[in-house]
Amino acid sequence: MTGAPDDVSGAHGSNDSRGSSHSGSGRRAEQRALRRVAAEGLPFLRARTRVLRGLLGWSLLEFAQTFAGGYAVARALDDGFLAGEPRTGTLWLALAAVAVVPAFLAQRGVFAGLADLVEPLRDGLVRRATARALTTEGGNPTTGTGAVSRVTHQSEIARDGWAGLVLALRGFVFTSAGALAGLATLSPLLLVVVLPPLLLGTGLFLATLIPMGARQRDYLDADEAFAAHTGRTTAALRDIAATGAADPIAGRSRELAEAQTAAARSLARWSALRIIALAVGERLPPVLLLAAAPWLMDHGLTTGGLIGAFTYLTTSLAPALNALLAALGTAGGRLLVVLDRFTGRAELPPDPAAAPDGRGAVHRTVPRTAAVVPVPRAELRQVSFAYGPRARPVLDRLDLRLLPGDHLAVVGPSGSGKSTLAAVLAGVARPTAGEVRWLGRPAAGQEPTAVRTLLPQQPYVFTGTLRDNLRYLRPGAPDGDLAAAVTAIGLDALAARLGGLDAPLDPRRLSQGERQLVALGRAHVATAPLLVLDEATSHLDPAAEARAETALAARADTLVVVAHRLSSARRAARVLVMDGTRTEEGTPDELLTRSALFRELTGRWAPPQAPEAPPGQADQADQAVRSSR
Ligand SMILES: Nc1ncnc2c1ncn2[C@@H]1O[C@H](COP(=O)(O)OP(=O)(O)OP(=O)(O)O)[C@@H](O)[C@H]1O
Repeated sequence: MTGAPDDVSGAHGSNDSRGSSHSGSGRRAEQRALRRVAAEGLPFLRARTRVLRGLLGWSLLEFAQTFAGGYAVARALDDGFLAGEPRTGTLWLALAAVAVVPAFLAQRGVFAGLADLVEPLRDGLVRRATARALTTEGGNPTTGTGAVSRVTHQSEIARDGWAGLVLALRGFVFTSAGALAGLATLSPLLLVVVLPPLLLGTGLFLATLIPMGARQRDYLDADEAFAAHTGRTTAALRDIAATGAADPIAGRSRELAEAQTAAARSLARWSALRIIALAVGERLPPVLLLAAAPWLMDHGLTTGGLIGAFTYLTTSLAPALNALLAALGTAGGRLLVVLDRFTGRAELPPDPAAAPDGRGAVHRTVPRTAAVVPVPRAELRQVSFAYGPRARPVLDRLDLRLLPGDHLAVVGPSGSGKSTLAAVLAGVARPTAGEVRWLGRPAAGQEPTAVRTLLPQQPYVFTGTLRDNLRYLRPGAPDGDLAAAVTAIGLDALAARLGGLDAPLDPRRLSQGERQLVALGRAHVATAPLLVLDEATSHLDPAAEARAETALAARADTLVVVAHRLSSARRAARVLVMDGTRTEEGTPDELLTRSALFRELTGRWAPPQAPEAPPGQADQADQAVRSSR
């Protein structure tokens, strides 16, 4: 299988837009995140019981003030103004006013205690994330500091979200406790009227939290995928027109736009449910109180008690509930996402905003330490693939994990499915069953070109300049990176022959090997974390191939090579041998002992080593090797 041009294959890759299964996995992800954050959060709180006790003490003053507010109003009416005793009424109201003073002091105490609860969280997150960023991005101080500043920013979000949540939760618990105690004191029957809608509204709201968090994730993913696709398409309009790829690209754009619309609609539906929950919890109790007033008064509730109950509902319970639900809905959601990143993932995903040209933290990760569990760059989970409903499967329940720093060679006889595997891994072909994941998330819905570069055997080289061609996957690439690619890949001779980077380049005047070199140079300039070479060096001589592969292995974060020669497999740390739908994986040495097919391929490959040839002559050398297969 040969591939379409990189960008085109990425653009019309058959990643499906989000459907219900994606939402389901979003919900599960949200539940997992919640469990993970709870598992780490509880020990944090347990270690701070003294601070929590302090907050509790201050909060009791707020309880007292809330209680006094409604109760004093009731007494002021019943024992004072309605009983013809205005002095008594005034005294009760004065008492309610005085109760505000300790509550004011309590606020000061709460804020002081809050700092002891919030700052250690932030410090801990920064420490953890900084250590992690420096460990996983060792050897690259630039991206290391980028990651550090990124996590510092996210830890600030966590701190603010956590502080908002503690304040709102604490306020709600003590205010509602004060109000409910007051209502019970005025008449226990008031609880019969007020509690059901209050509990129903709160429960309904809590039930929306996880699904709504999942929808928010879906929406953000869809939004990012669409924005990334639009950015890349806009930058490549000329080439899209030149290659006649407008239709598939427009189709992909439509698909992404529809996915975004569907995600927005789903989010809006859940928001509507949330508004209903708020209305039930906040607005229904006073309405029910009014409706039940005659019955309550028949059962002994006084006029003052009724007004006092209204005071509780409107000045205490409703604002506290509103503040809690607002904090849970906004700060809580953000906090969960950020804490999930800190607790659940070894690395934050590459941040396209880390540099204007999209050069995120995607360089090769040098050492992996035992303490860090890196996020797989790509993963196949039980993936099957067939070219048609009745066709024989090419891949059958294949599992494969590619971690940062991995270099995997894929070998096998012709027709064994190597190119199919490359296409599925790169998101160009959709699996018939199973799941492809990139950077720890389902590949479906992610923008393929942001995650991987796929170089097919027949490269796409267009009329223009060498500079244009090298910058094709990263339009803003600085000259220094182009020069580094030219030297590393071995494009110097071609650049000199053409007359420099800005001299006109006519693809028809390049040999197959030279076209492959240009594409390899382009892959060196690109910064997607996963690089897949599908016989992309087949027209190079062994020396040129070794040079290009070594350069790309050092440059790419994770490299997969559909191997053309034994030397490619020998250079890789791991080899996947494909034999029909059967596969074997291991180091080259392990496979020499374990796999008969690998030994056979090795024997077939080994004898003829073509003489080294400059790129211009690479095709002849290549043919010598190919004819031997
Ligand atoms: N577009 C297609 N439609 C139908 N069948 C296909 C298609 N592309 C490949 N196949 C079949 O799928 C199987 C695997 O093909 P694939 O190209 O992945 O193998 P390969 O190992 O890369 O082969 P080679 O080394 O010759 O490139 C083969 O039987 C092939 O005939």
